[in-house]
Amino acid sequence: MNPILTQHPTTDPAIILQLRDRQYAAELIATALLRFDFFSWLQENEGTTEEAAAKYFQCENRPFDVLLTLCRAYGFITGGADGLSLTGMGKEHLVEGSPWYLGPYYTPMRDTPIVRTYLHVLGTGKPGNWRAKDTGADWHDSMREPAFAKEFTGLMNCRGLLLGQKLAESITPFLGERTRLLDIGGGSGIYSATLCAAHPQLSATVFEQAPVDRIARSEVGRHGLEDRISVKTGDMFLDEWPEAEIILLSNVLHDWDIPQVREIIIRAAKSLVPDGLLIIHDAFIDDDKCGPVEIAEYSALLMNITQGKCYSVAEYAGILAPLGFEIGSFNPTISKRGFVTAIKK
Ligand SMILES: C[S@@+](CC[C@H](N)C(=O)[O-])C[C@H]1O[C@@H](n2cnc3c(N)ncnc32)[C@H](O)[C@@H]1O
Repeated sequence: MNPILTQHPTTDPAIILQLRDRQYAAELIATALLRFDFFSWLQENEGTTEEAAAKYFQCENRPFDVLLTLCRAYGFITGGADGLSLTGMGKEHLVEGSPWYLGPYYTPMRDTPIVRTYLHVLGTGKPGNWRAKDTGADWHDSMREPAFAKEFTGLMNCRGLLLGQKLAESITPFLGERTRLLDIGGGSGIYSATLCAAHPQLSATVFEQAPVDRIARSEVGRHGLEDRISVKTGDMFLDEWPEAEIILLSNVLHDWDIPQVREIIIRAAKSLVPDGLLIIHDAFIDDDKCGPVEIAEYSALLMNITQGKCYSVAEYAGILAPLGFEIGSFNPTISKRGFVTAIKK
């Protein structure tokens, strides 16, 4: 077995991950500031509901929720479903007409390809094209093209080695006697690999669509884990999931809107044995949707390129509890990420 799977780095790479995660956040603020003049409007409409604001700007709920979460995390606005307000900073610096208005400082960002994509995503709820190129498919379709799938799976794989090792360590008290892991949308299989490397009792099935399935098989072979990790090719929305004692949803739910998130969790409930363990490993927004700022920024990136966003534990609990899951609390790993466990009763 590849020894790197259990060798932890000696330094913390959080800032390196965060720099990439926050790549689009400034342009989401520029969109609100310069294309919607959102903050001046909020000054005039103090106490407006989120729903009324989304309606006024003709925005879909999911991307607008990401925008509001980012504005709260940066301290520009306060309040939730009951009514939104500007903070002192928002009033002084983001409202046109204020002597300290900083809108002109953002003018160079007014018409970037990312800002144009944000206008599209906010208005339609559909992801933009990858890297905001005029031509080309969105992220979901691109993941079915071999060259793109290889590049993006490589991106997730290098992050997965770090996060996967930490997950493997932190999940120990939750595993119990369970041995059979199903890793849905497992990418290169790096999380199955780090989990199996750290826990000799585990065997895993990585469930992936083509062509990522082929990358997963090759990576599992490279790690020398073919005898403990198999790769099943399938569409997680259409094909049957194998029975499992543990299901891992690592960075999968954040790619989808609520109806698909619900569908994936319903399928997890069906394929887990009684007392089965569901692990949602992801980047979580706080339940009050005021932070953490790093995750609000990452959510802005995800909202631009996928059909999803970062969800809160409360949002997941709203789906898990009616399905009979007993939900645990948030467990941090590294770089503000972490996992939540849920036991099928
Ligand atoms: C954001 S990646 C997460 C990969 C890995 N679990 C991780 O944490 O790095 C989402 C994965 O879901 C897979 N996926 C997307 N739609 C799928 C589908 N309908 N059926 C199976 N896998 C799918 C993608 O190919 C991709 O590898």
